[in-house]
Amino acid sequence: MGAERVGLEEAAGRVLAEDVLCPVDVPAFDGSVMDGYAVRAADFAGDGPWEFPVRGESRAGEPLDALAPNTVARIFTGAPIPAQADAVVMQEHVERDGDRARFTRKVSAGHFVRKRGDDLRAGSVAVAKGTRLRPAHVALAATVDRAWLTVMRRPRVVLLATGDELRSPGTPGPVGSIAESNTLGLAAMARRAGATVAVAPLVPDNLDATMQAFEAALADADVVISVGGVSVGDHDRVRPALEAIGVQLDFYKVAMKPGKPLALGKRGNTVVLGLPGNPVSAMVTFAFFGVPLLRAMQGDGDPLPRAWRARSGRAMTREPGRLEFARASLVREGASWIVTSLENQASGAVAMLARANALMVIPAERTELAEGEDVEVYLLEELGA
Ligand SMILES: Nc1nc2c(c(=O)[nH]1)N[C@H]1C(S)=C(S)[C@@H](COP(=O)(O)OP(=O)(O)OC[C@H]3O[C@@H](n4cnc5c(N)ncnc54)[C@H](O)[C@@H]3O)O[C@H]1N2
Ligand code: MOO
Repeated sequence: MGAERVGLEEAAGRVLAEDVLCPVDVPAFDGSVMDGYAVRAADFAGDGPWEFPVRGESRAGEPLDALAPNTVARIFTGAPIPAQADAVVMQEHVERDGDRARFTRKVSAGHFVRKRGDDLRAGSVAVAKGTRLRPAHVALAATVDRAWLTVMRRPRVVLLATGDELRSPGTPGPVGSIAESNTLGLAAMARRAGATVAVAPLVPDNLDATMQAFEAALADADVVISVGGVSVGDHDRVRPALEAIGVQLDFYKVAMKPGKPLALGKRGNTVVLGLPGNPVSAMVTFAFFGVPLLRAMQGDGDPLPRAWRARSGRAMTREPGRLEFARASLVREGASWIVTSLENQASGAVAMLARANALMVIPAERTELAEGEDVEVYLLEELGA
């Protein structure tokens, strides 16, 4: 994709295109992790209690150079440990009387001291190339004094919705028309996966218009994503249009449910993904093919969704043949995670997708599933759907 510079405030969610090196030890100096007194452990000889004069103060931003022998210094959280001191006693354990401090417990060297370089050593890699930046990575980049980072460019996605029945949501239309919903859901998913998104005008079900719409989108995108019209009906124009304009298909049709009709191809460097029109099929196939594609294009070292394990909340029987991703509810019961498929598994049932929080995986060859059986699940939140 190529790379670009962004300020740290823009960096979360982007994929790092460089190794970010740590130029100095972090933390840069030995410091106190408590409010209290900086001491020298060797001064605590024999049996206590011990009493020392308090000489000087070290606070964050205003350190004390050195501790004189057989004295202690006031110190506060985050302040550098003065030279000669090697431990901190928290103030709750010290009796203070005028300029004298009384200690009843022995202290060992290093106590309550945060050592220089404890978190990261100078020269080490703070954040590795290929990392999708979480807020913690952004904070770490700032910690190692970076104000900007080199990240991979966002892939540019153009979304096309096909179908004579479609109208924009909230606008009137004839009987039989439906509100177009797929590009709204898919655009949000693509943006969460790091892409910029443009939505093309609605495409009617005719071959010329479909070819023209793909030509225009190809001129303007790293990835063209169409929804609908990819099946085998007389009015499904996507596959013939792609072939007519020279898109080389890598595959057409996958043995998954939802989402059998799915086309993936390329023309030049532009990838074309033809998703099925049924709204649940569109979002589920996009979660498993489109989101990992967009992440991998950005150099993400970990682009694939993660499967977790749970126990099936009920027995099921089914038709074998396709790997199924059932819309399901995942809840915790005692020490177990229980996943129960929702009642309506229709490929157009968006309300079910919205109510679900997980997809439950049923292997293609299975005809039944027992209650309590161990199954794989994907979290819809992690799938970005
Ligand atoms: N004879 C066969 N028929 C079908 C097969 C098959 O293998 N043989 N596959 C079925 C499967 S599985 C699916 S999934 C669908 C997908 O077909 P298309 O991709 O051609 O989708 P459409 O027919 O255009 O639309 C299906 C459905 O979704 C509605 N839709 C479409 N686009 C949108 C949109 N942008 N927003 C909201 N809703 C949309 C559309 O109105 C239809 O109701 O094919 C099966 N048929
Ligand atoms: O993808 Mo189709 O989803 O099985 O209706």
